[in-house]
Amino acid sequence: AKAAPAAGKDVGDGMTSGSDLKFQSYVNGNGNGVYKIVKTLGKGNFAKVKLAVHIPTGREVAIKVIDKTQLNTSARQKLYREVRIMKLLNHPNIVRLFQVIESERSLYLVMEYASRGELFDHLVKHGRMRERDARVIFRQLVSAIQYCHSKFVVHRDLKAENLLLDQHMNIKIADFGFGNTFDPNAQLETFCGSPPYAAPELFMGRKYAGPEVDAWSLGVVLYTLVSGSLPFDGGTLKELRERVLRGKYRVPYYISMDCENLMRKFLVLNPAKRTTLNAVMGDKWINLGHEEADKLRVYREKPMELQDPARVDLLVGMGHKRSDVEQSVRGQLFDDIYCTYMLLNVA
Ligand SMILES: CC1(C)C(=O)N([C@H]2C=Cc3c(O)cccc32)c2nc(Nc3ccccc3)ncc21
Repeated sequence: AKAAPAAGKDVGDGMTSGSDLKFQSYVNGNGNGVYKIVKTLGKGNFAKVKLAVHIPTGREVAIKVIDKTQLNTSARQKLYREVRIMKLLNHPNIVRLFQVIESERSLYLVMEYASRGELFDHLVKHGRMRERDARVIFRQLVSAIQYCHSKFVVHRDLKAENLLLDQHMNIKIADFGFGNTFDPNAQLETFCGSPPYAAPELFMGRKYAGPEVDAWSLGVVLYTLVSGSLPFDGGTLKELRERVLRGKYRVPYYISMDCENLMRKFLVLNPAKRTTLNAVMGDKWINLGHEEADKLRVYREKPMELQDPARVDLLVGMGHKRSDVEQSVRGQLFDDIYCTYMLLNVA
């Protein structure tokens, strides 16, 4: 196999070259490191995401490298909030966090890798989906977002570009960067998200609780899945804003009545009248082909297996002390031991 790029060469790009000895010890040219960096998956303003191989298990991971030196205090707080949220969430359709590596300049989030990339690119490449294919994806989305809302977490930036696909075409929701924990009694007011997916109350600068803006965005996502286009669009932000506030959108002739009825439940101008994720689980279109027994239900989080003897033995076999393994795994320390333990379970 191609030798890992010399430390500081590939990962460098001015982000970590030489300055983060701790991470460098994880990515080491002579192969005794833990990660082999393969390529860059995406670049944000203060972050880069790299595809890497976790050498001890051979599993692919995506490492989000955040340059902390560029962040002001509030951005840094938002970042730590994102990490706290990611640690809290354990759902098959939400990208998993495996390890957090912090150094003075950077923060590295070792996360699940969704190999088929953005749903958006899939729609651009393959066009709109048949309703029965869209249903598989949409059921996963509803399950994942209902799960977040049940934990008082709202995403607030749901859009096709943030929805990733794994090798089995399962949805993996990424980017809880805007994620926020909401207090049902308090009100949030930051305008965030992408305009074509943004709920009318956001355009009106209204305060909002949280879940209802995700519900609106899901309606927009459903529309894009089955039509390949956006329900509200406009040459300018002003035009888009007017269309959203009018709440009128064209439904293509080929959309079934059941699907249109479901869209209508989400794309309601008045947030108080908009459906909730719980209520929509009983929707007819969502459950077509899924008779009573298989009706969409709230996700029952399986308690994490934190004492799997087979994996503990494997970790001991790799040279870790059994007491260290038990401490890292039961304590969910998101360190290298916890990461290896979790990756041993990834197919
Ligand atoms: C860590 C995490 C969650 C993440 O932050 N990204 C980035 C990177 C690119 C990108 C994007 O294009 C859209 C959303 C998130 C992201 C990830 N990208 C992937 N796979 C991928 C595969 C081919 C193309 C694009 C993304 N898996 C996991 C992640």
